[in-house]
Amino acid sequence: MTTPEASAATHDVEQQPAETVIEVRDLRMRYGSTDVLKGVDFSAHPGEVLCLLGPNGAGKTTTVEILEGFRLRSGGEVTVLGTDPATAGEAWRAQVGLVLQSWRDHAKWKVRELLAYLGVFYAPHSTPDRPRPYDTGELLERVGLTEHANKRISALSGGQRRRLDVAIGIVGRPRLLFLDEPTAGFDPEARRDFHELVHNLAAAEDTTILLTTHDLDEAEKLADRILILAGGRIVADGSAEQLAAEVARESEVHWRHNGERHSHATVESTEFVRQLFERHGSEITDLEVRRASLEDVYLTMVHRHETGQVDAAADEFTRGVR
Ligand SMILES: Nc1ncnc2c1ncn2[C@@H]1O[C@H](COP(=O)(O)OP(=O)(O)OP(=O)(O)O)[C@@H](O)[C@H]1O
Repeated sequence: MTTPEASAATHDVEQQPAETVIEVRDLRMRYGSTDVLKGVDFSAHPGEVLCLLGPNGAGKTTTVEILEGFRLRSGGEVTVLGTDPATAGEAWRAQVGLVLQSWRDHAKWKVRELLAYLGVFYAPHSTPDRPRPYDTGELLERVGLTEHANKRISALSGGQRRRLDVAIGIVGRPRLLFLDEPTAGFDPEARRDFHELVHNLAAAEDTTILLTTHDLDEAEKLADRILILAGGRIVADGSAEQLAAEVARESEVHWRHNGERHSHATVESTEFVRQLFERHGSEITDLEVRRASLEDVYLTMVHRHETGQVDAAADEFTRGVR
C-alpha cells in the first residue's frame, strides 16, 4: 500500500446506515498516459463479503486505495458509506477498518497496550448500536491473542503479528473493513479461525468486508461475491457458484448404483439428482456433483483478457450474472 495522497477539503456528515455500502460507477484511473481502470462498476451491501481478484498489476490496490480515500481517482462516481471518500473526514474514517500488510511500528509496545491505545481514537464515534472501541479483552479473545496480550510486539511470531493486524483493523468496530491478503503467513488453524472471524463479523455485526487475495481457495470459502478485475474492468461479478455456471454450464454428477459407477453431465444438476433419488432412493451411494472450480473460472477470465477477448467476457458476465 502507498502513502495517502488524497484529500483536499474534508467534511463530515452524520452517517446514516446506507442501503449500499459501496457504490462504484464508471471508475477510471490514469497513471501518466496509461489507463489502469477503464470504467469499473460494482456495489456492496451491508454484511456482504466481497473478494476482489485479478492478475498482478490489474489495479486491485488502486481500486481499494480509492475506496479508502488514500488515492484520488481520475474519473467516475464513488460513494462509500454514503460519502465520497476523496473528501470524507474523521467520522467517516472511524467507520472504516483497514488490515494492511503487516504492522511494523511500535515494536516495544505490548499487544494489549497498543490495542487499548488505538481504541481511544474511536471512543468519540461510539453509537448505541455500535459501541466503540471494542473491549480490549473481548477483541484479544476474538483474534486468538489472549495468551499473548502482554507480549511485546517484537516478540510475536509472523502469524500472531498478522492476528494483531486484524485486531488493529477491527478495534473501532468498523461498518466496512478492507482486508489486504489477510491470511498471508497463517498456519491452517489460524486460517480457519480467521475465516470464522470474518463470517462472524459479517453475519453478527453486519460489517461489509472487501478483501483482496491471490488465494482462490480462500476467496471461495470467504466471499459471498467474487469480483474479477482484468483489463481495467470488472469482468466477473457473482458467487463462486454463479461464476462457475457461467464458465462451464454443465456440472458432472457421479454416483454408484448396485455397485456400478455412473456419471452424467447436466446443466440442471439439482433436478437430475432429485430424479435419481426418486427412482432409486437409498440404493444411490457415493453421490458427488462437480462444478467448475473458482480456479477454472479465474484462469478462463484472465486468459480471455490476455487474448483480447475481455469485452466479450465482460458482456457475457454482465448478461449472465447480474
Ligand atoms: N503511483 C503510481 N504511478 C504510476 N503507476 C502506478 C502507480 N500505482 C500503480 N501503478 C501501476 O498501475 C497498475 C496497477 O497497479 P496496482 O498496484 O493497483 O495493481 P494490483 O492489481 O494491486 O497488483 P498486485 O496484484 O501486483 O498487487 C500497475 O501497472 C502499476 O504499475
